[in-house]
Amino acid sequence: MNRWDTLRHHHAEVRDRAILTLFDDPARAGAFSVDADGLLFDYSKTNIDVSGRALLIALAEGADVAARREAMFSGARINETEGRAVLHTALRNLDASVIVDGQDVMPPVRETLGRMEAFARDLRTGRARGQGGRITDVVNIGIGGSDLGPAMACLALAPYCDGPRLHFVSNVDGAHVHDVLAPLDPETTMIIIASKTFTTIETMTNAEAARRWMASKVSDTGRQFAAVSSALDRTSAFGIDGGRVFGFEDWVGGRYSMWGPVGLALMIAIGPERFREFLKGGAAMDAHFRSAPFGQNMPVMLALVGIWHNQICGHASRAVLPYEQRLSRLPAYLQQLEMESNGKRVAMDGTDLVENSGPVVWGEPGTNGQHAFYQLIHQGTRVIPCEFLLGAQGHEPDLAHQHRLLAANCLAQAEALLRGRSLDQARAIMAAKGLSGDELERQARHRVFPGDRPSTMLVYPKLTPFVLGQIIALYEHRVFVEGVILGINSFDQWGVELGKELALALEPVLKGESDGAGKDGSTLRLVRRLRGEG
Ligand SMILES: O=P(O)(O)OC[C@H]1O[C@](O)(CO)[C@@H](O)[C@@H]1O
Repeated sequence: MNRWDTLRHHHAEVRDRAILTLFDDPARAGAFSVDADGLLFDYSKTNIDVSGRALLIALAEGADVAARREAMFSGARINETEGRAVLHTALRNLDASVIVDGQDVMPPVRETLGRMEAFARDLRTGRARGQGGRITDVVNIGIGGSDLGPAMACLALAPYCDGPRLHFVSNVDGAHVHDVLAPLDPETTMIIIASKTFTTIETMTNAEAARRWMASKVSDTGRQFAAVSSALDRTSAFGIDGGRVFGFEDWVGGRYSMWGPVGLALMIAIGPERFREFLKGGAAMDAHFRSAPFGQNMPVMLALVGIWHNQICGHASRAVLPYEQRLSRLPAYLQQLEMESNGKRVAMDGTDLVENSGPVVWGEPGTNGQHAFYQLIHQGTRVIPCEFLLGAQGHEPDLAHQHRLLAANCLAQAEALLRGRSLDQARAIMAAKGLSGDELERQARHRVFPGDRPSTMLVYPKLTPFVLGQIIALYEHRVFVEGVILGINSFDQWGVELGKELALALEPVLKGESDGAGKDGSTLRLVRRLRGEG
């Protein structure tokens, strides 16, 4: 039996055992959780037991996670389909040297960070001015990895945002750029165009729209544009002065890029010192990931719990449920991080994937989700493993009672998933309400919660820049470990290409410049309807 089969065999043996019974062992909670620099990852409310964990760890060992991890950190070209190193970790590990092809890549990284800091300081202090005075608003135009990270983090760290107001434009839908720019004054706005390739159609189209908007009121538009990219020839062709261009290398993947120049918007919002705290949080997680034994290694255990639920138990989706309003964009951020990284059907060597690819990741902050989709999580026919995130403290001391209520709800949901409510308990509730006979039975059945539904909980002290850095690096490494175990290259994204190509070909059809020969009947009929022709 190979390791996967052994795990499946083990699962078959334990699948009917209720998770709650595992807590007969009073040491369960402590033994099935991991601590790392103030973070606590509790996976005790899952059906993983000592043998299951040992088998999962053996799976990671057998996949050579440790060697791949070191290959990544040391700059080997582990992104084999694109022939690139994967070194986003270098952006936050500023004290070390990282040698790629015989060259230390760190001096230019530090130099760019220094320039970003100077630029951010100038904007924050008012030294760098727009043509109508101090810059009051900064608009980041980017999409995917050039948007989701900084947008998520600016919201997450709102209590630390004391610079110019930040805005984000991503969608090619003109409504987005229109609605963001409409209330702003071009004379006091700085536009950052963030695009690794500087070719992404959404970003370049929005950048042109922003330039026209700027030109309506400002004579020297170029002065109020900055760019973040690894295609410096294209940024200068767009007319952005090299002094306001912040470059990065192709070894930083788009969805892993918020630690470097793509984080410029965040740095402007929270200030260079707090941005460094964010980097330090990421670096602390890197150090933990590289040194902790697998059983006590948070990213490794997070990944193994994910593998257990998805590939072994067959639960195809996972809910990410932050009990922290300011993490409301975390699920969207993780959707790109996880699904663009591990949503693949072939292994690194081009053969068909033997196991299922990564799960569907979705979610919303609690408690809002409780009043929307938790119904299905509790009583739907499919099991959805839930990943709760909760801070010990909020940022509003005057509203500490609300934070307590928030925490109570989070713990209650995890408990409800674990315990459920039996038919007998439901019957007793109905009897207490005065029901009897068939009506009692019917009503009781609706009030049964099967329980025995797995969840994990990540507890952090408070959502500071450092802690956010830890959390994001934790998720990045989790994706990496899952990818290695599945044999996937987590750092390419060929699956986004076909739609892009077809969209380019369809635009002239919508415009009436091409007849759409070769298109299917449905597409052509929809085109006619959109053109008002039937
Ligand atoms: O930063 P860029 O090059 O504009 O790319 C934006 C996003 O587009 C993608 O390539 C997907 O289309 C993502 O991987 C990337 O984060």
